[in-house]
Amino acid sequence: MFDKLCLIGVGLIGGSIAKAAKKHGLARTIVGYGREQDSANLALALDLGLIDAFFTDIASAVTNADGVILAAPVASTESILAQLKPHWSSATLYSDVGSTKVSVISALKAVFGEVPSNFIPAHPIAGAEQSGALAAVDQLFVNKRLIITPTSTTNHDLLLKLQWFWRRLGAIVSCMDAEPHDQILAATSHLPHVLAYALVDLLGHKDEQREIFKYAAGGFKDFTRIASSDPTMWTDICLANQAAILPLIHELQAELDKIALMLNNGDRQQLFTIFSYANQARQRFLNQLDNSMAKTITFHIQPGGRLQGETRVPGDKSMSHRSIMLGSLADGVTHVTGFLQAEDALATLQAFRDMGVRIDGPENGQVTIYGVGKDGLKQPKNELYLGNSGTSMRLLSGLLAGQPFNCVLTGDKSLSGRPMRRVTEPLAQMGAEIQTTEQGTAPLRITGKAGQLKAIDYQMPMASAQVKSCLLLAGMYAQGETRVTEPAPTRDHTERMLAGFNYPVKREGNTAIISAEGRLTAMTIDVPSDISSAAFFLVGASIAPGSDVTLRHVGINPTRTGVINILRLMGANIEVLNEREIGGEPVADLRVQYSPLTGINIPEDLVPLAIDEFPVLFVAAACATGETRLSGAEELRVKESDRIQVMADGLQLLGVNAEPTPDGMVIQGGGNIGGGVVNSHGDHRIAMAFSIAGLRASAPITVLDCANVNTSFREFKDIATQLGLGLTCVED
Ligand SMILES: O=C(O)C1=C[C@@H](OP(=O)(O)O)[C@@H](O)[C@H](O)C1
Ligand SMILES: C=C(OP(=O)(O)O)C(=O)O
Repeated sequence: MFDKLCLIGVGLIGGSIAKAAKKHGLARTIVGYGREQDSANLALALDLGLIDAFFTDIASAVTNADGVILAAPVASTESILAQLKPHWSSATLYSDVGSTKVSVISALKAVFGEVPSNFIPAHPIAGAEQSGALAAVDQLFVNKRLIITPTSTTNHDLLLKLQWFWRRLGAIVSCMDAEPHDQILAATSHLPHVLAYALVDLLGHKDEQREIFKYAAGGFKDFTRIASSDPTMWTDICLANQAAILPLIHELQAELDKIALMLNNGDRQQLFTIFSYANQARQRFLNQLDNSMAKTITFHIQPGGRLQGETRVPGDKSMSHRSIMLGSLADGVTHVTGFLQAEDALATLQAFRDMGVRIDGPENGQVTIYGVGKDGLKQPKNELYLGNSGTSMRLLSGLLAGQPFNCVLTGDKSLSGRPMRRVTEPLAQMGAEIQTTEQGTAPLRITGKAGQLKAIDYQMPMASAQVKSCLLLAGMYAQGETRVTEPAPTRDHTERMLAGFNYPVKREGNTAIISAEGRLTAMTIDVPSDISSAAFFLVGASIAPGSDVTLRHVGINPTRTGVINILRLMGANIEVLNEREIGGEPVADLRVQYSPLTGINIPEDLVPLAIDEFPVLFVAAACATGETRLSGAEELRVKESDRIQVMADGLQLLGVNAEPTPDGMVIQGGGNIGGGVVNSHGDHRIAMAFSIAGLRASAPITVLDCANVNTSFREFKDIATQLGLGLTCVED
């Protein structure tokens, strides 16, 4: 706690610090300082109760203050420091809130010859367009970032005190050097302000300004909001940080020239590539940072109804991942159609772009991959962020273990909690070096061991296609013959696609065998619809009387059709029509009509073949007559959520008798599903499963935390409503 906190400047930021510090009792007395001409604002701050007293002479203001915060425009920093110097106290904590930090450090050196150990530069990233004491709010810093830029001489105790102070105001505090701070802020704040001012200046001076502004809609308003900020303040900030802003302006000019040329040449593909890259990158950053810009999505389901019609669900996720991975390693250009445009597959796509592979698209499911050859990947400049996608992380860990570069794999909160030792341990036996957290989770820090991996003969302890695929991909870089034996068959897309790319893989019973002898030849891949996405409608139509749905072009690889077999055992009416083979994978149209279901003991050998479909199969079980028992499915506990617990909790909340067991669930059916608010825990398949439950519910169901449906099935809401589900989606 401060005894006397002095704010040099009581505008929006200074006033908000005062207000929040008072609210949280962080200072016994708070005083303000300003120039004579600021008296009216200071008097207002006093009236508003932000400060206890104000002064227009600095000596009185800082006498006995143990905390002094400069909250005046950055351009005045040096002159304020010069005024403070005669009254400097070594026991006082001095700090500031300027948007640029190198200039503050220069001002300190100019006045004191060095940076005093008790002046700690800081910057709350919490501006607003308004200014003055009247605009002050005590919540201004809550969940906002506050960057401290200590120097080598900074007093450690005072640094801790400043961090404590800002955390108490609600800020998320981090530390970095002044130079990177200024570069980051130039890019994320200063350049956008320059652009907003420039655009309004340009359009404002046009003769037809009235017309332009009259018709200016959301985009213009969003883009130029920050041009309403205080021009004096922003002139000062831009001048103070011109060294970091200028190179960015030049880069942006080059980018605009590039776009102008594309427009001039009518180059649709290139323009689309830029726009779609930016679109995906923005979404990725929002997810990655989990910040206030990230949206939350809630599904509201009206009870009852039926599903009718014909549709094609998006492309298979497992195959989409693998098409990017193998296409990138191939010699030549691979064309993919039916690619899944959802966050998981896009995370893999981005990772390979980050490793130097040119990939055009996706546009309408079409992707073109300019393969770099088996040894052509380049070291990524940054960590590879894989979002929510377990498949991306596990397969990439194998593929990257034997590369001639190091890299780090990271993911979102859910992925960072999933077990990775299942891949890092067998990879270590092959000679790989991958560091995990103590809990065996991501980030995975991979030290590339090019030419040093050795083949192993591995018996997998669990039936996992991800582990199998990871080791096969590592085996492509290992000396000798890598043999991977699975305890039960799992999806074999990696093996099939490798063969499609002409890379030799053998199969002996339950063992897949690969070696480094081989290269991949580019191919054309038609990705069929994902049976895991189709599953929601297979169940939905089976449980809702009057339903009749045809799902076109669905992949029915026998290692994936467990859901059809389980539903048929329960009495579902599913016809497999127009069976055909496309690019080495069997495909069919599936027609499903309502049929009363009966509970069963789910055969354990079907579990790996329907592993992702259990959330919605539990809903089918709740609607069946009698009891359904699942065992041997402990893997469900380590998916995007603990799918056994989360489904049991949600079903119980809806009035279903669902008892979780360590490796499965026992559900007493009967179809009495009530309404209520269930939480998907950020798991896409849970969100969609509970939406389908609405078809047989007696009251509305609200499903929270559904944004991750976008990881596998962005079109779910549209397709489900088009088929007849009463789903509305609310975004905040
Ligand atoms: O190899 C794949 O593409 C996948 C394998 C399965 O995971 P496990 O191997 O962990 O069972 C599955 O759950 C996942 O959605 C996709
Ligand atoms: C388990 C899943 O995916 P992943 O492991 O790739 O995150 C899934 O999609 O249900």
